Amino acid sequence: MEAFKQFTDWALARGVTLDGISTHKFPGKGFGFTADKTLEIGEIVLFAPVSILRTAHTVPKSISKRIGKISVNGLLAAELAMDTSGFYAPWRGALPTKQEIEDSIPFMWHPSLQELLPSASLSLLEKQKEKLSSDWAAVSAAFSALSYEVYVYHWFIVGTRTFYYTSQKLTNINHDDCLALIPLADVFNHADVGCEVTFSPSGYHIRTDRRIEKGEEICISYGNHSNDFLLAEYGFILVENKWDEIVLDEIILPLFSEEQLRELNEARFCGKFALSKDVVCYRTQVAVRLLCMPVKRWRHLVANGLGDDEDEYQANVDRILMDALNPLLNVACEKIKQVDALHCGLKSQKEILRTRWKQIHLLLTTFMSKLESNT
Ligand SMILES: C[S@@+](CC[C@H](N)C(=O)[O-])C[C@H]1O[C@@H](n2cnc3c(N)ncnc32)[C@H](O)[C@@H]1O
Repeated sequence: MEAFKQFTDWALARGVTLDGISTHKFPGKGFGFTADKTLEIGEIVLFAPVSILRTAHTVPKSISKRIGKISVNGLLAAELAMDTSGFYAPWRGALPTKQEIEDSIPFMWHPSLQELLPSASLSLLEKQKEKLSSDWAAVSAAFSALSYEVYVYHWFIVGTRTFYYTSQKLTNINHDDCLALIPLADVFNHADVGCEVTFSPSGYHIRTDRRIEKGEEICISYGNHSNDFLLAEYGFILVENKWDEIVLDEIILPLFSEEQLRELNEARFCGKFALSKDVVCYRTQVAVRLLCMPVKRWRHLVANGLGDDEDEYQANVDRILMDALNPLLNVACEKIKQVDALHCGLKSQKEILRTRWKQIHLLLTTFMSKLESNT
């Protein structure tokens, strides 16, 4: 707690302002903010001046020039990992520990646990591996004394704490590289709906999006992310998540012939199929119709769009979905059994996996009972 007080004082002395909120430790979440008084909608609770940001431009040239081509996440991690300046010491002292990162981030989990991740988290994990290994190749070639473990820890510290940032200096930069670290603002935890975060030439303002009672946790939203995404990228899942969905590609794509897959590809309807709360996405509704209607009519449908009303094919589509989703229910039950049978990994890691598969099972049964009641 002392480290957090020092960190907060350090940030306030550098122009960050807090109004009506203070840091607090939450079980299972690390630090976050709570409201010290009742806050009305639209109140600015935190301001962070541009001068406190860490971006690709604030990394000393002695580091960035030596490393060369690297992701911004990778560059910020390299600077943080090698920073001994003392300037950022109070911030570093309040960051989650290496152990906390290793326990929560699936990248660090035992491979037997990783194998039991839902497919959407697994594919994000594969992308992380590629990105990290390319960043590490660039950093280790330039700074051979830096250890891999230290770098990986800082890579995930950066990955779990950056904000979207763009400036006039940043041209030709891809969306994933528009990143800034904002000490103290990075203490906000995530909720599916949270405070509004805006950037202006003076800095970042964080404003309440609703009335918040004294003592309530006050969150921002890291984006409209599903629980599979939050798990892979941030190491947690939400109990209530209005953006939650499961990816259906692995069960929908095998339903099509080679020729139909080509047709889907040409129409840009091949993949990114999802089930959220109790509906399948528009892409799924359209794609599955290719299995029920003549190709010419399907092309017409793609060009003109599917109306809001159910069409003559809906019952067929529902039946196909029902048959395709059924085996996933067994997969979810099987995964829970496999998690329970594991003799490795932490209790908290197994609990998060078990809960996620239960959520997936519930999403499926809710949707399937809706389909059944339609027939
Ligand atoms: C930007 S940091 C937020 C501050 C962090 N809690 C700390 O102690 O420094 C993001 C990390 O906080 C944790 N976190 C954020 N929102 C959470 C939530 N709703 N539930 C559980 N953990 C959460 C996760 O470990 C995530 O990777």
